[in-house]
Amino acid sequence: MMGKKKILFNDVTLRDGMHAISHQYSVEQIAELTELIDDSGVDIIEATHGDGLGGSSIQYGFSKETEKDIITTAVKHAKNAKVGVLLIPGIGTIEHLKRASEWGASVVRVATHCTEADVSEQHIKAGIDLGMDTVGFLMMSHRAAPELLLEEAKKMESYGASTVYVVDSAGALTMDDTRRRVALFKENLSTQVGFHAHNNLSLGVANSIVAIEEGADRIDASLAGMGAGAGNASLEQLVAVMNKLDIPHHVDLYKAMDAAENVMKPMMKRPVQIDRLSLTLGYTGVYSSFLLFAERAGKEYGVDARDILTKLAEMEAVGGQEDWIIGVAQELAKAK
Ligand SMILES: CC[C@H](O)CC(=O)C(=O)O
Ligand SMILES: [Mn+2]
Repeated sequence: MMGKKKILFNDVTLRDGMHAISHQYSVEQIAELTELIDDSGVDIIEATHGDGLGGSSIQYGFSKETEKDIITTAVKHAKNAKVGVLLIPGIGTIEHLKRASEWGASVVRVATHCTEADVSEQHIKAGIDLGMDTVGFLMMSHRAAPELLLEEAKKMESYGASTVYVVDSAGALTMDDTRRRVALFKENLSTQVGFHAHNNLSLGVANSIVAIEEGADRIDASLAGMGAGAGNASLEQLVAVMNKLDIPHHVDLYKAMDAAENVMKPMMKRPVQIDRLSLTLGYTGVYSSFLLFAERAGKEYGVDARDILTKLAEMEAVGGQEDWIIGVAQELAKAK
């Protein structure tokens, strides 16, 4: 049943949205977007490279701006919202996290593959020691059955996470898949529960509503859905539906609509949309951030990028294995 608590919005325009712009937001764009997102009333604004702290690299793509500039710009322009960072252990380190905290970030989401929560222990404890709101983020949640996902979430809870997220990185969860995972978390965890959608199967808003129906406390969204693949749940669309359903939150619908329409959409290089490639991500269950890499490799090697993604799904590729994409494209080109 829907409760009357206020849902907390964690905006990912400036972090997941980085993937969609190949990590090329300028500080001016970060400043403008932060002000608009903050003014719309969201609770937390996440701002880093798409792959989190330490992500700017040859493997994942270099950011236009330094980590320091991204975070300090968001902190400077967020008057009410907290600023958060994503940390994938192994890509980012505790040293990165300490610096992010010194620069003013006060929320950290420690992200692991859904079956590898063990590797988050040190980083979750470090976030808590730094006085940050420290959240566990179980990526590619469709790849673990609900009971297994819960076991992993329990580990994050035992390390001290305030909140544990079901993360639909591939936009592959159906509404029932989402319901079962979030319901199990709510029944068995004493933490808050969050949900992060991708819209590859056109279920970003619907799955977020299902998560709220099952008691989720925090929901991710972004202006115009700006994010990897077909994007995340669009803030303005989700808020409109929540208003109709009488679900309380702090966001002003018109401000979110205007920011999405007037500022976010014109900044997009490749429209964030459901097309044959982003749909394939959701259909086969591949990491949304592989989209632009697969599209480029398809063009370079003259193969259908849908075949690249399908092969990567068969190989059960996870985040961090972006280098496999070229290898798969080369194999497919050879076999032609
Ligand atoms: C590569 C990190 C990833 O973008 C985190 C995330 O938002 C997800 O898994 O969906
Ligand atoms: Mn994401």
